[in-house]
Amino acid sequence: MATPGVGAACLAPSAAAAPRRPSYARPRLHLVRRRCVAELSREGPVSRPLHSPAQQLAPPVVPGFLAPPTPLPTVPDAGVGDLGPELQFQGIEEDSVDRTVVIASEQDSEIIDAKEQFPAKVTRSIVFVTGEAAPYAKSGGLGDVCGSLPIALAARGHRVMVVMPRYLNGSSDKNYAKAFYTGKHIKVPCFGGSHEVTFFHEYRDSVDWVFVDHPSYHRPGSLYGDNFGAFGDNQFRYTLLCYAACEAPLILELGGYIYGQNCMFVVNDWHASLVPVLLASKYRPYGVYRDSRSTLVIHNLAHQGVEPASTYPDLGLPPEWYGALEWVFPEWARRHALDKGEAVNFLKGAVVTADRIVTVSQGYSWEVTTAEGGQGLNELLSSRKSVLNGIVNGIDINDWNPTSDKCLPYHYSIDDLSGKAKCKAELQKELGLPVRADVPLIGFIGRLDYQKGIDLIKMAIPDLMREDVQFVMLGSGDPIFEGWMRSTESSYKDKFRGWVGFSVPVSHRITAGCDILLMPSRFEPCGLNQLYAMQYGTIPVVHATGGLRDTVETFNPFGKKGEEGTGWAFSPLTVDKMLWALRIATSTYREHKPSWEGLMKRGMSKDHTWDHAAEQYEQIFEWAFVDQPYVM
Ligand SMILES: Nc1ncnc2c1ncn2[C@@H]1O[C@H](COP(=O)(O)OP(=O)(O)O[C@H]2O[C@H](CO)[C@@H](O)[C@H](O)[C@H]2O)[C@@H](O)[C@H]1O
Repeated sequence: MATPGVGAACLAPSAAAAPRRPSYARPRLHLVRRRCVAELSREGPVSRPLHSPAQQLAPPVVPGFLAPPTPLPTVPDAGVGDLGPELQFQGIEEDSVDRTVVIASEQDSEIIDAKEQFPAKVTRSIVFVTGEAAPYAKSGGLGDVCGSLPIALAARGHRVMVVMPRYLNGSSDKNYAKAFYTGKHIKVPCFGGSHEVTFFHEYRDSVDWVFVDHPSYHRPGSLYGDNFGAFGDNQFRYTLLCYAACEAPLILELGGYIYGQNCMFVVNDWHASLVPVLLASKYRPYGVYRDSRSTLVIHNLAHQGVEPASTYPDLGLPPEWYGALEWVFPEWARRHALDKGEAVNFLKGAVVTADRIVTVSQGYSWEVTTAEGGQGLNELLSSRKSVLNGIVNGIDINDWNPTSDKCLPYHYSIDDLSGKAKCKAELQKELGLPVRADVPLIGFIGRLDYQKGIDLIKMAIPDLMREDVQFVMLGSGDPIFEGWMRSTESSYKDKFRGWVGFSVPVSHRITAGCDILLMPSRFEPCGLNQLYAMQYGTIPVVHATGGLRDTVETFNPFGKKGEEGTGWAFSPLTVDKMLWALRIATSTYREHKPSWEGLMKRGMSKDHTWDHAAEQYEQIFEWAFVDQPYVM
C-alpha cells in the first residue's frame, strides 16, 4: 500500500524531471506510480542493479523441484532499497488511488479523470509473452488474442507489456517499422553458448510492444517453419524468448521506468512456457520475482514443445529441475524397441509451475482434464483443477467490424444489411463464381490441419456439390489438403473455390460475403472465426466442441420467446451429421428468410468485445496474487 508521505516526497521533484511519453493519455495513474518508484530508487544504493543479467542468469543452488523452500539467500542490498517502495506501489487499490490523488496536486484533474475512466479496481504490471501478436506477426488465433487482449487490459488501467520475437522474413519486416532499438541487450547462457539478444520497442495503443531480436528470428518462411516443415531450432528460439521475457521487466526503462518485479506474467502456449520454470528455478532462489505471479494461457494443447530429453542440458536450467519438464511417451508412441520415450515438454513445465491456468473457453477447460481432450496432460491438469479456469476469447472490434472494415467493398450494420448482399456479390465476382443471391455461399477459413476437420470436408464435398450451393475455402497448411483444394476447384468450377494461402483481407471478405461459415473442428479451444462470422451476420455451422459449443447456440424456431439461436452446433462429428446440419441451414436460408434474418441479427447483437473477458482475466490475476506463488 502506498504511504502518502513517501509518495508526496517523491512526486514533487520528479514531476519536473520525468520525461513525458508521446501519448500518455491512458496510463496517468501509472505515471504517478512510476515517478514515485524512480525517485525512491535514487535514494537507495543503485550501484549494482538487482536485474543485472549476469547475476540473474548465474546457475543458482536450489532444492529439487517443488521441494519445500530452504531459507533464501539474503537479498543483495543493492536492489532492496529500490524495490521495496515499488512493491508498495504496485497494485494500487481503490482507496489508495484516492490517496494518490491527494498527493498529486499538480496532476489532480488528470488523475481524477483517470480514476473515473479506468474500470480496473486494482491496476497491475502485466507482461504477455507470446510467439505471435497481430498485426506484427500472426499465424492463427494466438496472434489475434495476443494482439488485442493486452490492449483491452491496458484500456482498463493496467500497465501492459507484450514480449515477442522480432521476426524478419521479408514480408513482415515493415510491421516492425515503428519499433526502435532500446539500447539494451542481454546474453543468454543456453545451448552451449552465450547468445546475445537485443530489445526493440514500440508504444502503441497504450501497450509496450517489446520485440526480442536475434538472428534466429530472421529467416524466410512462416513464423515457425517453412515448406520443409517446422524449424529444427524452435526449441532454441523460444528458449531465448523466455529468458528475454524474464529480463525485460527488470532492464527495460519503458517510458522512463522499468516494470519491476511485481508483475503478472501471462505466458501463452508452449513458446512462452519456460517463463514460470525460469521464475521458479533461476530468479526466486535469488529473491527476485518473489512477488510476481504467472498465468499460463492454453490456446491449443496440441502443441506442447516436446523435444528429446537429451536437449535438457541445453536449456540452461539447473539439473535438479529436470522433473519439471520431464515427459515420457507411452509405449505405443515410441519409435523402436530401444526408444525409452524420454523427452522434455515445455508446456508441461508451465502446467506444473504456473500460478494459474486459463483455457480460452470454459468447455475446453473441462475437455483438457479428460483423456480424450487432455493430449496426455489431462492428469496433470486435473491435479491443478483448483486454479484452472476457462475464459472465452473476445474479438478486436476495431479490426472486425462490418460497419467500418477497410477490407470490405461495402459496409453494413444490424440496422441495414443491404451491404452484406453487395459484399456477397463482390466476393462471387472476385472468385469467378456465378453471381447469384439465391444460392447459399458456404465458407471455411483456417489452417489445413487435422484439428480443423478438413478430412471431413473432403469426404463430404462430392455429396455437397450435388446440391445448389457454392463453397469457398481459404487455408494453408498440409500440402496434401492444399493439393486437394486445387484439384477440387478444377472438378467443380461453378461451385467450389480453394484459395491456398494466408491472406487477412481475403479472410475478412469471405467472412462478410458468405452466408454460412463451416467449422467442423475435431476440437476447438475457443475458435475465433465463428465469433467473427456472427459479428458479420454470417451463420456458423460448427461441431459442438470446446469453445464452439460455448459460443454457438443451435437455432430453435420454437423457443420460449420465439425463435432462438445463432447457428447450428452438430454432434457427433460425422460426415452425415455435418451434411445434415448444412442442409437444414441452406433450406432455412432459401425457404425461411425472416428466420434467417433473425439468426443474423441475434448473432450480430451478441457482445463479442474483449471487455467482459478482460474483466475475467483481472479476476484470475487477483486470485493469483492472493495466493503464495505456487513454486517458490
Ligand atoms: N489462410 C488464412 N488466411 C487468413 N487468415 C487465416 C487463415 N487461416 C486462419 N486465419 C485466421 O487465423 C485465426 C484462426 O483462429 P482460430 O481461433 O480459428 O484458430 P487457431 O487454431 O489458429 O487458434 C488457437 O488459438 C485460438 C486463440 O485462443 C483459439 O480460438 C483456437 O481455438 C485455437 O485453436 C483467425 O483470425 C482466422 O481468420
